[in-house]
Amino acid sequence: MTLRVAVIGAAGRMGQQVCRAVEEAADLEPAGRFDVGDDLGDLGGADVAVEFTVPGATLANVLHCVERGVHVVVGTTGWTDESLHQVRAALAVQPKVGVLIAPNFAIGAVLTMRFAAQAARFYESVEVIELHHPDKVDAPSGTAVRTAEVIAEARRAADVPPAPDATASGLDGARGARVDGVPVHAVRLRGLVAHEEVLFGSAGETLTIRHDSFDRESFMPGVLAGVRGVVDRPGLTVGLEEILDL
Ligand SMILES: NC(=O)C1=CN([C@@H]2O[C@H](COP(=O)(O)OP(=O)(O)OC[C@H]3O[C@@H](n4cnc5c(N)ncnc54)[C@H](OP(=O)(O)O)[C@@H]3O)[C@@H](O)[C@H]2O)C=CC1
Ligand SMILES: O=C(O)C1=N[C@H](C(=O)O)C[C@H](O)C1
Repeated sequence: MTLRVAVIGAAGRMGQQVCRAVEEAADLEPAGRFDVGDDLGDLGGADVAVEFTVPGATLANVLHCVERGVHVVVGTTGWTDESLHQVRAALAVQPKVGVLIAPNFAIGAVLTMRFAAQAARFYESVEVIELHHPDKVDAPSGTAVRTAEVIAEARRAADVPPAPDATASGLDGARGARVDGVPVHAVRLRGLVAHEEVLFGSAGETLTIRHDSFDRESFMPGVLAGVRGVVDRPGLTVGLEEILDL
C-alpha cells in the first residue's frame, strides 16, 4: 500500500531532506509541503505528516493533524510532560490515529541512549556533551536531555549515589546544565551537524560512548521507519526504540 506523506517544516534543513527521502521511496508518495505561514488544511490528503519545525510551533501542528485523523511523525524537540499530555488528550478522541515523537531518528543515537542506560549503574561519574551546528535554536539538544533522563532513571533504580563533584566556586555555567542531576554541556561549532558523547568514570577507568551524525541523511532511515510504523500504532509513541523493537 502506498502511503501519502505531507511534510511540515518542508523548507527547513530536516524538512528538505525528508521531502527528498519521501520522493525516493517506492512505497511513499508526497502529499504536500508546508512551512511557516501555510494553512495546513487537510494536509493535502496525507495519511501521515512528518513534522520538523520549531519547539514553539510543533504542538499546534501535531494537534491539527490529529484532529483531522492524520498520523504524525515528529522530530521537533522541546516536548514537555504538559504538551505530551495535550497530545494524549487529542488522541483519546481520535483512537485510530498514531503519533510518534522521537528526539533523534539516527539509529546510532538511539543505540547510544540504550548503551548509556545499560552502563549507567556501573559508574560513579557521568557527564553528557552534545555538539551541534551553530544554527540550532535550542540547548541542550532534545537527545541530550533524553540521554540524561534515561541515565538518571537507571542510576536511581540501582541506588547509585550522586556523582562526586568537589566544585565549590567558579563561573556560572562552567559545570554545564543539570538534567535530572546529570551535567549536560552544549557545544555550538560551525562544521558540525549533530554529535553526542556520554562519559562515564570510576576509579581507574572511563568509558566514552560517542555518536556522530555527519549528514542529515543519517536521520532518514529512522524517519521512514517511523512513517511506515506509525500507521499501525494508534496512540502516542515516544522514542524510535519502540518502533525498532530495541
Ligand atoms: N528527531 C531528530 O532526529 C532530529 C530533530 N531535529 C529537530 O527538528 C527541528 C527542526 O530542525 P531543522 O530542520 O534543523 O530546523 P530549521 O530551522 O532548518 O527548519 C525548521 C523549519 O520549520 C519552519 N517553521 C517554523 N515555524 C513553523 C510553523 N509554525 N509551521 C510550519 N513550519 C514552521 C521554519 O521556517 P522559518 O525558518 O522561516 O522559521 C523552517 O523552515 C528542531 O527542533 C531540531 O532540534 C533536527 C534533526 C534531527
Ligand atoms: O537541531 C538539530 O540539528 C538536532 N536536533 C535534535 C536534538 O535536539 O536532539 C536531534 C539531533 O541532535 C539534531
